[in-house]
Amino acid sequence: MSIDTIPIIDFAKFGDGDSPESRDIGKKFYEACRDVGFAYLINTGIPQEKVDGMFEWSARFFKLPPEVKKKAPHPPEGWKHRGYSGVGVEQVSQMVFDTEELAAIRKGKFPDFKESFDIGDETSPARPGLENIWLPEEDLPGFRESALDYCRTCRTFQMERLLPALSIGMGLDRNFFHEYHKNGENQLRLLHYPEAPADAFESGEKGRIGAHTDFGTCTILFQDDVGGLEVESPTEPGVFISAPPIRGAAVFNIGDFLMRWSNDTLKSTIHRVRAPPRKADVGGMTRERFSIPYFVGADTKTTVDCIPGCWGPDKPKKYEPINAGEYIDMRMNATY
Ligand SMILES: O=C(O)CCC(=O)C(=O)O
Ligand SMILES: [Fe+2]
Repeated sequence: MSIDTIPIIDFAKFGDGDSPESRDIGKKFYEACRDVGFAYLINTGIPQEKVDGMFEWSARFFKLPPEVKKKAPHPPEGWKHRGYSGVGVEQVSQMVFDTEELAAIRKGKFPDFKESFDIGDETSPARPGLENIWLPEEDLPGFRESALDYCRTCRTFQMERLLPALSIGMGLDRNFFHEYHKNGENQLRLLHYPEAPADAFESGEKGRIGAHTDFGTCTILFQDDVGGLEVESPTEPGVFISAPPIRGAAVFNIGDFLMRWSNDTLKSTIHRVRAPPRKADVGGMTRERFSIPYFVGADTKTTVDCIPGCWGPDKPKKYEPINAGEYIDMRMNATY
């Protein structure tokens, strides 16, 4: 059977208890994570005004003059994922860690045509080198407080509904993931893909974000109404299916760390952002696009072994236990 759409999971009836409704939502969510690796989540409880508000802050931030944005520069080290990265700095890579090999892949390729601002969610004290890098408050008053408030809202959804639903769906204790994530290092990322001539995208001179998988546990993303996000078909490798914007829905996906932790039971699916279909009415220009991923990561101090139920006599463990922090840093360093 070919899968050509991304499932929609409705959290409206997901309750505190282990009710039949909660179990049903958990089961559907787990199946989406296993079969597709992506899902739209609706009725998450994340208020739409907060999402809209964060998009407004993002637009305000990226409209600032370059010299202001550069007051909060991303450090040169890839793993220090904080602060502002200008257009063309970053190019995502796909599981290649060798510096020479990376340089060879990048040669002749154009970097992603996007700018970004990365924020740690400050739930627990940052690891040295991962402290947030903010603009001076007077350059964008209120931005810091609003961004951290948005992070707290996403984290509440993650801890109270998202991870419990997955645990229940996998037949685990509702709080199975809790311990591993209560001090997890989550990251909010504001992304801006500037307007550009549609020809440049079509010729391949410019790309928005190249095909990649995410590194951590999972990602909760909101996108504006422009479109362009595509997900590799779970049934036809190399074929991409569109993940169009659905107002109010978060786009959810599994990351590589959770895929490994689950002995490849849950899928970390390749995705990319292309220019949306050309529209005659915008004079040959592709509209700018904004998106806001929130990356959920495990506590970097924890070392994880295969999730119970994901291995057994018929399905031996494929991976050694791994420390969450070491894993993430290895992936981050390959991105810059
Ligand atoms: O902009 C998007 O919709 C996707 C962004 C993304 O995949 C990422 O930042 O990892
Ligand atoms: Fe991604």
